[in-house]
Amino acid sequence: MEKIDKIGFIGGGNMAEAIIKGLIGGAFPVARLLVAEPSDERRRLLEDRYGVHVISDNRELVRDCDLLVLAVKPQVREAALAGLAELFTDDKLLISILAGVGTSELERLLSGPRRIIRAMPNTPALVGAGATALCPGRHARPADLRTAQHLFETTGIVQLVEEGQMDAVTGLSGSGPAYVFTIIEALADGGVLQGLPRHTALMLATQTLLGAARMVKESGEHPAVLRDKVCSPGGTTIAAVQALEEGGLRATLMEAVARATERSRELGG
Ligand SMILES: NC(=O)C1=CN([C@@H]2O[C@H](COP(=O)(O)OP(=O)(O)OC[C@H]3O[C@@H](n4cnc5c(N)ncnc54)[C@H](OP(=O)(O)O)[C@@H]3O)[C@@H](O)[C@H]2O)C=CC1
Ligand SMILES: O=C(O)[C@@H]1CCC=N1
Repeated sequence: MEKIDKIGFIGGGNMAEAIIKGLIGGAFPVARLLVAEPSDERRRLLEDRYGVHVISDNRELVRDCDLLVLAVKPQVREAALAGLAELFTDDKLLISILAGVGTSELERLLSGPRRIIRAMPNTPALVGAGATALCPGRHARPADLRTAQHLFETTGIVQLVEEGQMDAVTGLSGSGPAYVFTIIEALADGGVLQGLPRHTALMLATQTLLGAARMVKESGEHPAVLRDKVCSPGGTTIAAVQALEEGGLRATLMEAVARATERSRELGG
């Protein structure tokens, strides 16, 4: 990161915003960030909220920055990279966060070998609690992976994976926040059904998720061991666990990861 002068985002949507917020929170100077985004409304929002400099021309962005983060939808990758190939000279590093899209496809769109790192972050980056997996493209330099690692560590944890594992990462942690939001909402609904006020139920559900996740992380114990410690023989929890098994919660979550992984593969087409 020391050697990176300016970071440019091609696309200033939800995920770009989460990374920008993480970078600013990690003391990366906002003056060294630039965003190219077609929507006037998004440009205004990013400028007002973070003081980041915004433009609408992707070519100007690539000319100005030495690290480019590709943050458009996978479906518009071709349009977003059109006319940029000759600007991606050897001194530019591209980090792509596109679901499903491989580094060889990006090289094809950029007409040849390029320094590319593929990343799969997630939206909790917005609060510094993101999970990002990284893998290098064939022509990335070792220092490029370190640069990407430093960048995403400002937003949370980083794991290095093989490129063949990126679709599974997308199915697990890339899309995963949506599964967890659904679980929090459902738990709170359960509390409301049993007579708790909505706000109380939501606070208790959220903190229960947060606390349980921290226990797994900080104790290093297998989640099944921790679950067993909550289950008193003949008690309340094991009665609930029986309901979870009857409802197929475990199989449903595994299938959710499988479907998202498959969809990621399709998007890479
Ligand atoms: N959201 C998430 O949780 C995660 C997303 N990702 C990946 O991040 C990428 C972005 O997702 P997300 O932020 O959710 O999507 P958004 O739609 O929020 O952001 C994409 C932005 O790119 C803009 N855009 C469209 N065309 C161009 C173009 N030609 N040049 C520059 N900008 C353009 C869009 O503008 P407009 O709306 O006007 O079209 C939009 O503001 C995707 O590839 C996704 O797979 C990865 C991990 C997690
Ligand atoms: O839903 C999507 O396609 C993106 C990729 C991972 C999270 N959101």
